[in-house]
Amino acid sequence: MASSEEDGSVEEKENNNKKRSKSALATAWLTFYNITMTAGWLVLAVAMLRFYLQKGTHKGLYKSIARTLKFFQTVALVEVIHCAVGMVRTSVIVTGVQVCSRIFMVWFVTNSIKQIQNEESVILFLVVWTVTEITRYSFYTFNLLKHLPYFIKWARYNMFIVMYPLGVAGELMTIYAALPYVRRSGMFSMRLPNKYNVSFDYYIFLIIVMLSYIPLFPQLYFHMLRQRRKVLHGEVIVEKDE
Ligand SMILES: CCCCCCCCCCCCC/C=C/C(=O)SCCNC(=O)CCNC(=O)[C@H](O)C(C)(C)COP(=O)(O)OP(=O)(O)OC[C@H]1O[C@@H](n2cnc3c(N)ncnc32)[C@H](O)[C@@H]1OP(=O)(O)O
Repeated sequence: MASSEEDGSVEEKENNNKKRSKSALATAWLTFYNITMTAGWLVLAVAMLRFYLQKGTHKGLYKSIARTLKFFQTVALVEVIHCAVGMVRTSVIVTGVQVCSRIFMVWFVTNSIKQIQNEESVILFLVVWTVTEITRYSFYTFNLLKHLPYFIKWARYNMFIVMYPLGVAGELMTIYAALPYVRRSGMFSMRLPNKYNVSFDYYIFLIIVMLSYIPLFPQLYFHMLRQRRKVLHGEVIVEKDE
């Protein structure tokens, strides 16, 4: 009897040790990841500011930061994995929609359609994304290090109220500006007849993407409002399974 109790407690201890080292590893990885991403978006902020101060115009700004932007925004796909493996307590769907819509904006809209890269709307979403991400990643970093200054917590859960609609406005205006070029060039489209017997119209697809903001954006926004109530006002929120 005594020995089986001992066995049980040894097993329990081993399990606890495993869990602890797993969570220590996860914390170390997340700390490294968040510091890297904060630095990446800070580099982007400085590059944008320097470009504007030196040239006095936003024309050419996108091109000058495109590589860094593509790199750091694409790396953010890792965040979907973080959720999927349970490393962070966030919905895979919410994170997936957020990250994929950004990657789509960068690679399949702004980067692919050179004629729109100097639009003011591109600068609008770039500035909004940059401010948001510096705040978000530094929030996660300081939170993991258990030294979170209140103003970062406040900024994380208040700035999005204005930043989210502004970012979405910038993205939608950019896609809208791209429509004539996409229609004229027929880019990324497949017309029948072809050997795959498949047709795809990128122009129509972009319109569908724009329309999909109507049901999807409010869900992301309300998710953030719920997080805000939970973190800043300590409300207990019962989330539905997502
Ligand atoms: C094929 C094309 C498809 C296109 C489809 C188009 C439709 C698109 C519709 C909508 C498009 C939106 C476009 C977006 C535009 C912009 O971004 S505009 C700029 C403003 N943006 C924002 O303010 C972004 C706000 N969004 C977010 O912060 C996130 O992306 C989120 C996923 C929506 C919400 O974050 P979430 O993680 O759920 O909330 P938190 O409170 O921050 O975290 C919850 C817990 O998880 C922990 N955590 C999460 N990530 C990390 C991490 N990297 N490191 C450490 N910890 C992390 C966090 O600490 C919390 O933990 P607990 O404290 O234990 O709860």
